Amino acid sequence: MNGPVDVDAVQLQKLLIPHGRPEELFGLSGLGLSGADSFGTMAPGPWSRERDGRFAAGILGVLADNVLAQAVLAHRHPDMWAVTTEFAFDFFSSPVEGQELTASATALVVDAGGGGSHGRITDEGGGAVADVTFWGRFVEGVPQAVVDQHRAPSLEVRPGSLAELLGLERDGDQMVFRERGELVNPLGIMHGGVLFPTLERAAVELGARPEGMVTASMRINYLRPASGDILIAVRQIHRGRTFASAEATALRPDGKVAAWALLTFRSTGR
Ligand SMILES: CC(C)(COP(=O)(O)OP(=O)(O)OC[C@H]1O[C@@H](n2cnc3c(N)ncnc32)[C@H](O)[C@@H]1OP(=O)(O)O)[C@@H](O)C(=O)NCCC(=O)NCCSC(=O)Cc1ccccc1
Repeated sequence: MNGPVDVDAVQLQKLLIPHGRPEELFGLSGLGLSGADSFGTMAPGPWSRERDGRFAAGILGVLADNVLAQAVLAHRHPDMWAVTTEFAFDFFSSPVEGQELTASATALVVDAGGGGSHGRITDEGGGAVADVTFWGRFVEGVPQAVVDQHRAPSLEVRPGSLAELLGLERDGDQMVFRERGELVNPLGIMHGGVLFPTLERAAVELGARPEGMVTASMRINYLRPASGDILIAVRQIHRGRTFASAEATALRPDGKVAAWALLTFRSTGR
């Protein structure tokens, strides 16, 4: 299939991304398909807030990754699966504490190699929290974890804070994300939706977001599968009075780049 998706012309693949440890940890539920559109919800907890109580925008990564990937996966060849290659997030508002968030997505383009989808995350009142564009690449073979639809057990104890959830450590002027075997996707590589907030967090922890600014947008490219301890380096590109930009690079233990992100911060004041 080339170009815009003609839903009537395709046989939709209904196998869902299984509810693994990342989904459980990030409070996801209700992943599903309605025709070719996908949806899912997230119940943010205290672990989704920064030290000052503000919502940590990057925490939406697992929700968006699953829902937007699912929209593309509905159009896959039955013998193929997909990995995320790019994500573009625009953040509009900070959700109210205790409110459930809903993501919904539609595939826009699918071809033999992969596809792109667009989605929106809304709060309980229907207000836009973020818009997201996703690109994924089809890969050979459906992972056994998908076929089995194995569900990760419910967590007995939820992380009490964002720091506990992500477990980032500072190492000089970089951050380290220590390997946790549980944070993988069905292919057994680090879940792209987990790497996403770690890069945002690293940029914030290393001071790239000026005081008084919010994370306005984030674009990420997943260049190689990530595994092992990941080193995150951050470079400030611009630091203005109302607007700032930074890039964050995730390096694997072999020194190769696993993911690269561009972040924009903006002031909400005058
Ligand atoms: C495969 C491709 C997308 C294509 O890259 P291209 O540039 O066109 O191709 P190229 O061949 O030039 O390879 C470039 C480099 O990549 C390496 N490599 C390639 N294939 C493999 C392989 N099979 N295994 C190992 N390595 C492989 C290859 O050796 C080379 O490295 P080198 O330069 O020799 O050191 C690559 O960018 C990639 O794996 N990105 C990371 C994607 C990712 O991890 N996304 C996040 C997880 S998805 C998720 O969680 C969301 C989700 C949840 C549930 C459900 C669905 C979604």
